[in-house]
Amino acid sequence: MRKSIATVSVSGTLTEKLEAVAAAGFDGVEIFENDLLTCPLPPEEIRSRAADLGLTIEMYQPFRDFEAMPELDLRRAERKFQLMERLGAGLLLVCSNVSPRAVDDDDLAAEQLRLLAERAAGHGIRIAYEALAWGRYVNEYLHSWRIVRMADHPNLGVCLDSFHILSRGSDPIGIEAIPGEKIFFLQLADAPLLAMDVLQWSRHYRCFPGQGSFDVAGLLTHVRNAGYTGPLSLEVFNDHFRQADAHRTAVDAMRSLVALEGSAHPAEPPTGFAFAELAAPRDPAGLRDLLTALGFARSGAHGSKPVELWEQGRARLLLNRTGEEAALAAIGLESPEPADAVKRAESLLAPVLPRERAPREAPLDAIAAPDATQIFLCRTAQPYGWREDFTQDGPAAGPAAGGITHLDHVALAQPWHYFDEAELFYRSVLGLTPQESLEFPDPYGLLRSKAMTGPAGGPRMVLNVAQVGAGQAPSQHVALACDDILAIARRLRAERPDLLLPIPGNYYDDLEARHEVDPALRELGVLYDRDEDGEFLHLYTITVGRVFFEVVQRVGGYHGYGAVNAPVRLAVQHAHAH
Ligand SMILES: O=C(O)c1ccc(O)c(O)c1
Ligand SMILES: [Mg+2]
Repeated sequence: MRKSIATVSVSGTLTEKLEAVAAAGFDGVEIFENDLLTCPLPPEEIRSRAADLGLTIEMYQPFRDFEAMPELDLRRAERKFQLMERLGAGLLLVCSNVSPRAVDDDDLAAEQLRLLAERAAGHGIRIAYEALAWGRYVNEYLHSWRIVRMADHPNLGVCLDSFHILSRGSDPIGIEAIPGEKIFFLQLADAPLLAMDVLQWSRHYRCFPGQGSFDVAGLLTHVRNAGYTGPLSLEVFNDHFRQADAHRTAVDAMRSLVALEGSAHPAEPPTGFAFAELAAPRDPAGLRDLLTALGFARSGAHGSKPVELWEQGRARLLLNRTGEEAALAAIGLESPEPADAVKRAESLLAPVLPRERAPREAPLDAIAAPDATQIFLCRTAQPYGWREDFTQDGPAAGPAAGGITHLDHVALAQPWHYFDEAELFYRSVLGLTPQESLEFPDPYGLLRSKAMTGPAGGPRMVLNVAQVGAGQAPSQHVALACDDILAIARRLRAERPDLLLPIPGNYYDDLEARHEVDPALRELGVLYDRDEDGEFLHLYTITVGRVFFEVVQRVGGYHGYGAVNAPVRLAVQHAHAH
């Protein structure tokens, strides 16, 4: 299907918007009135700019407060039709009346819309009538369709907008009763579930399909079943996108449509972690010290690059001594067919990294995540291709000497304005499923967090973003799984208490009020959580550079990440850093 986007969805001037959406591969645009009003170019020039960029002007919008008025105003409409002729736009969106002067009279609405459509026909223009979720009398799509049917004019149809339909909880199945040729336009937007006034929700929190909680794909199925053949057009009012880079937002938008349409190259999702790679200083004494204390041993060095392999059980960490501050720089994921995974990423507009720039010799497939984290795709099979680039200069990977068995999850800090983009990226490109969005108080702000999980046994990731406040604790970390955290905590307490994050006694007073727990947790500074399926015990190390480690033990089927304990961790990290 043709892909379109409303100019309101990206930042910039009208010409910047057109360039950005054309570069991302869109076929058409809805021109928003405000973008046209503030543009110094005459409509004819805008028309030729769009044409030169290969963009069709799919619709001009919005035309407000027209129908069901005590008096008919065709003069204003006539002027807009003249403008649209100059612009070369053949479809005008009329959104349902919100004026206090409107009257509750469907016959009048239908009659006035029929007259408008008749006038539009004289200009070769069609009218798409949209029910705004907050329309004064018309706020349900089936109501707008009833009025369109009553008006019965070939130049009048409905515009369906997934936000207005799904925000009100209307059942989209009714769309199938509308003849496809009477659906003149389809606007798509998603949104997070928020309990707020629907107008504020729409004007500030819309997002691209796949970034929110609406079943936009389900709605699209009904629209297709109805026989609609027009464009899929994104219409997203979003405070972040209004200020983000237009090119970046346009790519994010296109990724959303490709994923929604189901036209991305198919690939099996990753099955687990191959490794986590840390950027490291030239002399990474602090990291080596920490890893050694955690029971890791250096098992190899790269043949030609300053990369060290550290292993314990099935947990593999690469220290890439780039000379940078310690930070999580790359993730290796096990993929059943890396070539397919890369084709999928490419079809979803993810940057594929040139193979020769990969810091290893084996030609590894790699893509860049929105926050620039490199994602390497490694074949799920022993021995690992990448592993062969390393000379064995230490003990072979054997039983977990220090009790760590594998990587449990990685937590990545996202720039605040890329959170939605990151979620869609991991969801569509890597097939991870977003869990509930959580917010934690931080002494100097708020941390927003969302876990993304693969199919059973697949990789788990946590995306974090500091919502407010500066100077937040670094939130990149690698979580290491074990089967006996108390033994590990006891060993670290005895040998290297300086590497553990100290937990306040008040935390344990509260924990012991909520649960009957082993008093050893308090002695050893181990945090605790439980859900209906099991228990979670975890501890944190101090931060080195911008990265820290978590040791976790899952008991039973616990599926969370100890979220209740995040505020304590954040507060202690702040205290430790100052
Ligand atoms: O917020 C609005 O007013 C508005 C305008 C036009 C639309 O298509 C829409 O969905 C909302
Ligand atoms: Mg709309």
